[in-house]
Amino acid sequence: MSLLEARGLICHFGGVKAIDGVDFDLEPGEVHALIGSNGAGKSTLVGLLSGRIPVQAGSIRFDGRDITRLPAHARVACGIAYAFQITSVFPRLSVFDNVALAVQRTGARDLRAGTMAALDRVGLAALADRLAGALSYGHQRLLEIAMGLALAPRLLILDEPTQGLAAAEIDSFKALVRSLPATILLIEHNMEVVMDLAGRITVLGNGRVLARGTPAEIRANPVVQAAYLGGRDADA
Ligand SMILES: Nc1ncnc2c1ncn2[C@@H]1O[C@H](COP(=O)(O)OP(=O)(O)OP(=O)(O)O)[C@@H](O)[C@H]1O
Repeated sequence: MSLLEARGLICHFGGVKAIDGVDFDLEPGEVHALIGSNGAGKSTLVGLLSGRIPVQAGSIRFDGRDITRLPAHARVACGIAYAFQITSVFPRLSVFDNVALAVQRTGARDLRAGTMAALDRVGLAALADRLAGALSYGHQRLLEIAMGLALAPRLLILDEPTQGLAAAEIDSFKALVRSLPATILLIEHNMEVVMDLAGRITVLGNGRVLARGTPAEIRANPVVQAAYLGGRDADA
């Protein structure tokens, strides 16, 4: 059974068909990349799946349960964690406290152990006492992932996680993603990262699914090449 099954999703903003009849499945344990040019609908689709944006039509099932109308916090409780862009890190709190806040939401009994386990996984345990705002940009992105992991999610949604990272940091990020014990939905512009990490790729264009398949299938797909891979992002 799929971990997530979305059917016929629609989200229009006035006349803009941001998501226009999208079916989307995630299999347990897969790394699934969502790609598409600017304005294709990636953020909107993730907003619908995570509950930040209300679904106008269609349905979403997670682990067999209908979550279409559940608010975002209830979806977190179901096991869907969305690692926000950098704004979600509290700069005046320590690295430890940022993660501990997330662990607390799970009702875990041992706050310290849960927090240090998440920090350990992303390689930030030694920086636990630092102020989050004093971390390098790359480390702040890892902290976000630790905050997502601290929720012990079954699905972790990573939104442009490599944006602004140096080449060496991207290599460590790829190793980290391969080691994560969750299904991963990756929104990513860096095609090298996508092709390297994803088991399957969904390509969006104008709010619709243009193609879906393995990296090799997507690379070879003429529709995708014309609409996307031949464009600006092919070199990213
Ligand atoms: N709140 C909103 N109000 C009006 N239009 C919106 C809103 N959010 C998104 N849109 C429009 O919906 C379309 C899809 O936007 P979306 O942000 O989902 O695309 P994207 O693929 O994530 O793009 P990017 O790669 O640039 O982040 C775009 O035309 C965008 O301008």
